[in-house]
Amino acid sequence: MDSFVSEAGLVVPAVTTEQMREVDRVAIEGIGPNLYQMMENAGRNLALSCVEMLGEGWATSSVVVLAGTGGNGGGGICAARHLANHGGQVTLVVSDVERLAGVPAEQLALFRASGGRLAAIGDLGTLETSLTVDAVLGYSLAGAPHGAAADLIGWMSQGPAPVVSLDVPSGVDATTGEAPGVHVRAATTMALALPKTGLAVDATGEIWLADIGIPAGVLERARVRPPPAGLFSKGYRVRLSWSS
Ligand SMILES: NC(=O)C1=CN([C@@H]2O[C@H](COP(=O)(O)OP(=O)(O)OC[C@H]3O[C@@H](n4cnc5c(N)ncnc54)[C@H](OP(=O)(O)O)[C@@H]3O)[C@@H](O)[C@H]2O)[C@@H](O)CC1
Ligand SMILES: [K+]
Repeated sequence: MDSFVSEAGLVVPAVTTEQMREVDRVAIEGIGPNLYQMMENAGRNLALSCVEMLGEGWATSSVVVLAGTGGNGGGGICAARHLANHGGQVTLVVSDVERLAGVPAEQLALFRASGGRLAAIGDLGTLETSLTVDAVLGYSLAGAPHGAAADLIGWMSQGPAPVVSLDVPSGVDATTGEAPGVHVRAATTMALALPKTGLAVDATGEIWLADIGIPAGVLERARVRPPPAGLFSKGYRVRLSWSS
C-alpha cells in the first residue's frame, strides 16, 4: 500500500473513492460541512495554487479552466471566480452547461457575475493558455472518458501549458490509479481532504493536499482515519510525496 508523506515526515492515510463518498455523505447529510462550504474551500485553495504556480505577475497570464458537470467541475468554476475576482485573465469552458445542476450551477451563476469569460467548447481551438485547470472529472469517473469530457482531456494533452488537476487527474480512477481511456497528465494535482489511493501514479505530477474544513469527528464517523494532527499547521495546503 502506497503511503503519502508530508515534507515534515507525517504519514497521511489515503482513502478509496468509496471511503471518500462516505465522508461526503456523513458531512452533507449530517452535521456538515455542507457541499457549499466544502466546494468553496476547494475552489479557493485551487485558486491560490494557480496563483502560486504562475508566480509574480500571474494576473497577466491567461488561465483556462475546464469544468465538468459535477462536483469536480463545481470546484473548478469556483476557482475560476476567485481568480477573476482578483483580476486574473480567466476563460472558463464547461463540458455541458445544460447538465450543470445544484451547487455547481450556482457556482456558474457566481462566475458569470465575476467578469470572467465563459467560452463554448467549440472555441477551444482559439484559446491561449499559460496554465490549465483540469476540473473535468473527479472521483466519480465511470469508465473511459467519452463525449465532451474526452474532448477536453484531449485538448489538455495537445498543448504545452502545465495542467493542475483538481482532486485527481481527469480520466484516472481515484481508487486504483488506472486509466480506462484517455486521461490527463498533470503537472500538479491538488487532492481534497485526504489523498486518494489512486494518486500514487505518475499522471498525478506533484501532489498537494488541500484542507476543505472537514472536522476529525466527521471522518471518524465515516470510519476514516483523520490526517495526523499538525499536518496543516502551516496553512491549508501541504505538499505530499509517495513511496511505493
Ligand atoms: N468532500 C469532497 O471530497 C468534495 C469533493 N468535491 C469534488 O466533487 C468530485 C466528485 O463529484 P461528483 O460525484 O459530482 O462527480 P465528478 O467526479 O465531478 O463527475 C461528474 C460527472 O462526470 C461525468 N462522467 C463520469 N464518468 C464519465 C466518463 N467516463 N466520461 C464522460 N463523463 C463522465 C458524469 O456526468 P454524466 O455522465 O452523468 O453527465 C458525472 O456526473 C470530487 O472528485 C471532488 O473534486 C467537491 O464537491 C467538494 C467536496
Ligand atoms: K480532475
